[in-house]
Amino acid sequence: MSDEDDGLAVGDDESVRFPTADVLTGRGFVTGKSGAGKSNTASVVAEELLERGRGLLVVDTDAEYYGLAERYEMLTVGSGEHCDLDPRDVEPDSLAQLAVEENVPILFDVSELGAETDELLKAVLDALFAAEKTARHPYLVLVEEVHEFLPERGGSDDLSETLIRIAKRGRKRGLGICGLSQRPASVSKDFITQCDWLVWHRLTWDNDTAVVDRVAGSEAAEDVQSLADGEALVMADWEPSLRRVQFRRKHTADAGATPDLSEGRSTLPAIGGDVVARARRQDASGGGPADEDDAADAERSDLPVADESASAAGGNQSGRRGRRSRRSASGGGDLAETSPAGALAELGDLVVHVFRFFVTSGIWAVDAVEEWLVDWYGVRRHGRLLARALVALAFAVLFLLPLGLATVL
Ligand SMILES: Nc1ncnc2c1ncn2[C@@H]1O[C@H](COP(=O)(O)OP(=O)(O)OP(=O)(O)O)[C@@H](O)[C@H]1O
Repeated sequence: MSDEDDGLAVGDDESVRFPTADVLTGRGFVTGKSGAGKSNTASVVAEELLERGRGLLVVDTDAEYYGLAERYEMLTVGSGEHCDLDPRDVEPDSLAQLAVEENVPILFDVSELGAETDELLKAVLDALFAAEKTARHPYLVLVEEVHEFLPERGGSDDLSETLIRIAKRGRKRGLGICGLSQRPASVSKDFITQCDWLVWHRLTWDNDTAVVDRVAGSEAAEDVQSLADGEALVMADWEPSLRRVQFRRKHTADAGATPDLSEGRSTLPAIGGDVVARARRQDASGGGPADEDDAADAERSDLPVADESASAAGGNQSGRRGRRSRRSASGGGDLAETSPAGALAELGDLVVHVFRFFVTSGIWAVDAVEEWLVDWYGVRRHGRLLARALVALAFAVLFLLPLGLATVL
């Protein structure tokens, strides 16, 4: 165990130290765009605390903190077989007692809890907050993807109220909190404004840099856009001014690392009958050994073989050419050739693709319009609602106008 009076050695440079007590019982916010280094920074803070025998509960939304549990004694709670406990079998009060009385660090993996996440998490955090009323044991709650639980828009719910309560009243009880998010613009300002240590990793989206501007000033909002991986602007009660810091790499395993190019294959397979058949069979019957024979593939599937000679030519590329020639020979598309079941399935696929396209472009359009409203017209209140209404109107005009014209003509 290290001497905690030196503070938490979080930087590349030994001189960068965060005071242990302020982190353990204070309110922190770590933000930055995807890949900027937030989870690494949070892991470094966790490592430093654990190294000093300090307890914390990590709310892991993506199962990326298991490296901590490999290196340090941590109770893992989650639904996977690799976890010590399933949260559905746990008495929240007992877990809270273990945390505050026995100083047990907890990794709470919510990545596979689905719809039950909020309820289970709230029960544990409420129990922890209640237990700290008498225990007053220094302990930190670290929450990944905090915008999911504490959104800026979408109103408050029971879990967000619990988190705000910890942020507002936890310190007196020894209970600290640190939230992480890719999008500061999406996190409740009620939370951000409570924070006494903030770590701004690289941010580029205007809505997010606008938050930096408001909280840390225009120079910081400019600088934050060009930070390197793991580099951040630190704003904290213990720092006289904003400080540019390069965080150190964590010592524990990196489950959140971007896969590098040495992982996975790097040759492109020939797209022939074999590949097509495997994809089709997985779709239709959930798998099975692939067969190179195109004609046999077609027999097992809904697609009739129109040109045996094309398949008989064999080989991957010939299989591909054969299928293309069948399509053009019929003078129509696959729908004309397939059985009613096959045609229905393809139509279903098409509908799903079109639906996905409109949902994706709708979300993108709402984001863009909202940003435009904020940047150009300063609309902050109800900006998202207005953006949604405008996009809905645009889609309605896009669809109804041609439909109306077609009806009239
Ligand atoms: N302090 C650092 N020094 C050098 N490289 C770093 C540092 N922190 C992170 N990186 C690099 O950036 C990658 C992504 O880091 P990290 O997983 O912490 O990002 P993130 O902001 O949490 O991303 P996401 O939001 O997608 O989870 C790391 O795998 C590593 O390659």
